[in-house]
Amino acid sequence: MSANWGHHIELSLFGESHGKGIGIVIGNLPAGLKLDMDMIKAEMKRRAPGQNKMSTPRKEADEVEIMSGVVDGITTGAPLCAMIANTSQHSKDYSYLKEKMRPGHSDYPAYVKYHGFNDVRGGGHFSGRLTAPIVFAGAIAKQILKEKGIHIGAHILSIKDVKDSRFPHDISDDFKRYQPTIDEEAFIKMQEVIEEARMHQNSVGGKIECAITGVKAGLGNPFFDSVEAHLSPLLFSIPAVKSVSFGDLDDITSLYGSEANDSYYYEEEQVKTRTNHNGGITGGITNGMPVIFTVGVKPTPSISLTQDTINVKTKTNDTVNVVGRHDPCIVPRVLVVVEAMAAIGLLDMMEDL
Ligand SMILES: Cc1cc2nc3c(=O)[nH]c(=O)nc-3n(C[C@H](O)[C@H](O)[C@H](O)COP(=O)(O)O)c2cc1C
Ligand SMILES: C=C(O[C@@H]1CC(C(=O)O)=C[C@@H](OP(=O)(O)O)[C@H]1O)C(=O)O
Repeated sequence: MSANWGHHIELSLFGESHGKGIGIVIGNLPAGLKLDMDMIKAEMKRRAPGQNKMSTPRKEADEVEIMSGVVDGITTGAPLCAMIANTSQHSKDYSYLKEKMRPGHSDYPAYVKYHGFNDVRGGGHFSGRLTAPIVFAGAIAKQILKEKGIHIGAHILSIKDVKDSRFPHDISDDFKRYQPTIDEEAFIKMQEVIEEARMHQNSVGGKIECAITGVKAGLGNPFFDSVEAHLSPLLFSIPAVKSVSFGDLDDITSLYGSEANDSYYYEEEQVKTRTNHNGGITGGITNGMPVIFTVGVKPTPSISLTQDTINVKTKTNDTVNVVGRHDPCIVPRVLVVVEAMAAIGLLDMMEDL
């Protein structure tokens, strides 16, 4: 199992949902950065489990303990290791999952690949819990980007069939008023849909729209290291993410060229486009408009409705009712994770860190 990533910024992710803790080692951070611990705490809280009915009831404080790389709150340039303790494991919920494979979760492929030795408790290293250290790393990346005038924000674009409006094509960085949705009414309906699924022992998924503002034209490369190519692997690394698309979701494919092309114009000295169907990236390189992309999150796999599955011990067909504490919808908690991945990916593309 490898959990390393990065070019200019290096990440190494470790831990399991029911082990002692989880964490991350971040390499190549600039020295001399004063960490904004209040901001980091606030970001961790946006993802932390157990805060409302839309979330898994598992409660974790998700307090970050910095083990290395920081002295007097300032980065030293050495690898920064951050740990988060697990304090609320209910491992017995997972005892039967050694044999019965949860549909939609990692259990079966992991069983095959790791010969049954993988930690199934809470999904082990596959758990969405591993996104907590990602949020920590993302908060630091966001802080560095903010100093460069770059801001990142996401909102819930849809939950099941309930839709929010899209970001304006030329969104500025006032993200607070767009969270968790642009239309307040949409969020009320979304919560009802999530609650109804929960009450029926079921789950729902949805889409997230994320924007990066303040990125100057000229970041990225053609072909293999385009901005899309660079951000996508990180976004797809988030458990339960099944799609990533830049600009107009899939709709650009149904437009005429005359509609899909974003016409340029000068606003005083600044080059802008009248629309942003291409999501601020053309030729793999940023064009100065906000980078806008959408991420699709599937419904949470662990549901307590009876489902068909297999028992790998008896090698028979079987059924499973997943017990334990699960998110009826992952989307609201994953907004900040999407932002974090975007921040890390973008920062990693900057050679002048
Ligand atoms: C923040 C977060 C919370 C999650 N919560 C749950 C959960 O409570 N129950 C569950 O079965 N899956 C949950 N997942 C999704 C699984 O971890 C994921 O579906 C699984 O690892 C399989 O990966 P895949 O869906 O990417 O194929 C969560 C994911 C994230 C990012
Ligand atoms: C703990 C978190 O989410 C967990 C993600 C998760 C999964 O399968 O991904 C399954 C559940 O784990 P457990 O059964 O151990 O409670 C969630 O609670 C978290 O996000 O911090």
